[in-house]
Amino acid sequence: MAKLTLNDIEVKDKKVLMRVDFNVPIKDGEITDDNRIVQALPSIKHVIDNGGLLILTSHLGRPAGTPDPEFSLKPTADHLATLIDAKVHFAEDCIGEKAESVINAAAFGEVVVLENVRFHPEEKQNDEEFSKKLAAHGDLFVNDAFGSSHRAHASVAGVTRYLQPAVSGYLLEKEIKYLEESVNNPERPFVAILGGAKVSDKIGVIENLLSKVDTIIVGGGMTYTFYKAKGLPIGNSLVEEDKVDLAKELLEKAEEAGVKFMLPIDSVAAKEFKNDAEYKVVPEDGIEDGWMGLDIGPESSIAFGNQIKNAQTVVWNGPMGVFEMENFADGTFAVAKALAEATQNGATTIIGGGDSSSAIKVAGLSDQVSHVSTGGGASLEYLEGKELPGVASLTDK
Ligand SMILES: Nc1ncnc2c1ncn2[C@@H]1O[C@H](COP(=O)(O)OP(=O)(O)O)[C@@H](O)[C@H]1O
Ligand SMILES: O=C(OP(=O)(O)O)[C@H](O)COP(=O)(O)O
Repeated sequence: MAKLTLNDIEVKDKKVLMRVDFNVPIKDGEITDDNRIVQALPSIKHVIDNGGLLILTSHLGRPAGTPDPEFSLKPTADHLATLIDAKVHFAEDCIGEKAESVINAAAFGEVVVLENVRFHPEEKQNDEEFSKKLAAHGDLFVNDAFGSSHRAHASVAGVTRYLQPAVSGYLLEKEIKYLEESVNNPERPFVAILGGAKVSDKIGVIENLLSKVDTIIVGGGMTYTFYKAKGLPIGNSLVEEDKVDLAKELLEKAEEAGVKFMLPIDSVAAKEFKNDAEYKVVPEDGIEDGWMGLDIGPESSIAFGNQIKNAQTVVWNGPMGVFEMENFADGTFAVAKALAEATQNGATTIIGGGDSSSAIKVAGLSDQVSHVSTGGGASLEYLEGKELPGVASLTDK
């Protein structure tokens, strides 16, 4: 990454404003998955251990641009205090007197967590005045919020107009390194696996990856729009009628590009969209009226698994079925296992956030793949070939 990083700057006696992605799931005031906080610890520790005063900003959820206790970052500050050996202060606002008084009372080597930036509508508007107020807190800026780096918001991008140097944190650097190397310089064979509900979310990714990968594997709800494009029966399966022509085009483009495009050769079809619905395994031309495909079938799991195990670079985004329901989770877990095996065989395996990272976690295989991204939307946009505003706005090396 041709951008300055934390290693290029001195933080001693500096007020370091760092954007993190502490947008973690919270239930009844308890954090149910602290992975994003844990992943930011290397950057956090670097600053405090080297004598900087660390000021953290983040969003949490999607509040309506006004203070809302449901979306307070206070639980993340309390949790951070249990993970590091330094005092953690919390400011009830991210700008103004409430923020300044807490920052002024904090010492070098300590941390201040500022309240949710999205309590101000100016955050999402990338407002100049708001960006200036955030920037005024620090002597330099660090972006370690990979999961938010596709957002051209004030605390991610706007702030860099008024606070330089603006450098990347270790998490952001690691995320970009994995994605960059896999997309631009992959060891081959390079296999991309795409699943999830909608073709429309993944079109850009498929188009961009067609010129880079050897094999594209498609599963999940997206499958049936492609089935329809091929004239296969889909019953009541999920379908995006307005994307059928595009699916046809993508299949043609893959053929022209010499990319192997694999769709499931069988499905687990059910009568209803619920776990205890009647279900059966059917071949690709076997989804009858009144039935819907909710998972890839066992033959597909084997075929996809064989491709994945023989790959040297694998990128996976989106589950192969409705993995939240036990009866339709096998395909997703089979793919997760195949990624773990590929990793053992020396492949670089990357999971692009969102539901696929929950699936690999449930499968207990998170530490058996090369990299589980902390950003779903951000990694998808990177894979689409888009520039991430949170990266583009950092100071060039
Ligand atoms: N065959 C299917 N029919 C309906 N929904 C599906 C099917 N396969 C997967 N899904 C659903 O897709 C959702 C995930 O889609 P998406 O948000 O696009 O993935 P991701 O978050 O990994 O990008 C999951 O909730 C899953 O239940
Ligand atoms: O959770 C996030 O994105 P993700 O669910 O796509 O991984 C990020 O914190 C960004 O949140 P946003 O999509 O509300 O801007």
